[in-house]
Amino acid sequence: MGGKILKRFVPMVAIDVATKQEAIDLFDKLMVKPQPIVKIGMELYYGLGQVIVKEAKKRGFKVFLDLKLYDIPNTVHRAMAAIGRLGIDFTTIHAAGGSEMLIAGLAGLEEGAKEAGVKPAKLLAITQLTSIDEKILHEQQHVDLSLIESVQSYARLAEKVGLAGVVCSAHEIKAIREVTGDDFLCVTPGIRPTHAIKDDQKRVVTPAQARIDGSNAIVVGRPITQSFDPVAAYQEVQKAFLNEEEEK
Ligand SMILES: O=c1ccn([C@@H]2O[C@H](COP(=O)(O)O)[C@@H](O)[C@H]2O)c(=O)[nH]1
Repeated sequence: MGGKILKRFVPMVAIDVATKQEAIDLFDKLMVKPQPIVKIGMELYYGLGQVIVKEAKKRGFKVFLDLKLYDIPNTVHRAMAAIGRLGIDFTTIHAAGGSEMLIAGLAGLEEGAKEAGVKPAKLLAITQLTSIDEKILHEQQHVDLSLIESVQSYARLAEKVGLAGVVCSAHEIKAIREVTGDDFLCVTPGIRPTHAIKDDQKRVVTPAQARIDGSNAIVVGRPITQSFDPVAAYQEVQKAFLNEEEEK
């Protein structure tokens, strides 16, 4: 990192629930300081649409709209323009769609934001999902690269076409930083406190380790949202990620 101070965001909490009421209950509970960034994913957005983004923004949350776009460039361009108009803060696209799709997505996002008079969201490329390990990756027989090489290659591509960063596991940050600039963001899901179960995640890291590894932002869902005390769970994760005093 050449001595540059790493930009760190507050933890991003994945609000992966089925109903508006469940989402709003979590938003209301999570209105603490520092206020997390809320991540709205496919389940909530496909189910409820823009209303849920508005509910989050109304409560002062920064919004990460994680829809992981992957389609032909024209479709991605038009969909990203619609996302850009929402005035959200972060959104995602699959790096596997290639440079033309990534460029179209970025242009659409910026055009949509301009049209709505809002700041464009930071566009992050999905590299390899944190639910994937070497075994699953190589079920795709045409993939010769190791998982880490593949993530590194997607990160290089994402930076080259002007994206703000990538979504990866904290395990890959060092390899990514070898091929990208200091300001390129590594946003890391697959976060599990030591006492939490992995669920379907394969490449998991604790919040404290993600800080040590140089993550710019961690994404945490079930360990917070399914906890009997989501606020305490969030605060524990937040302290371990942002503070020097960390969980062991
Ligand atoms: O590689 C990826 C990309 C996105 N995600 C998303 O993050 C959260 C993680 O939720 P947990 O409950 O903490 O497992 C979820 O919304 C995923 O869609 C990811 O896990 N990995």
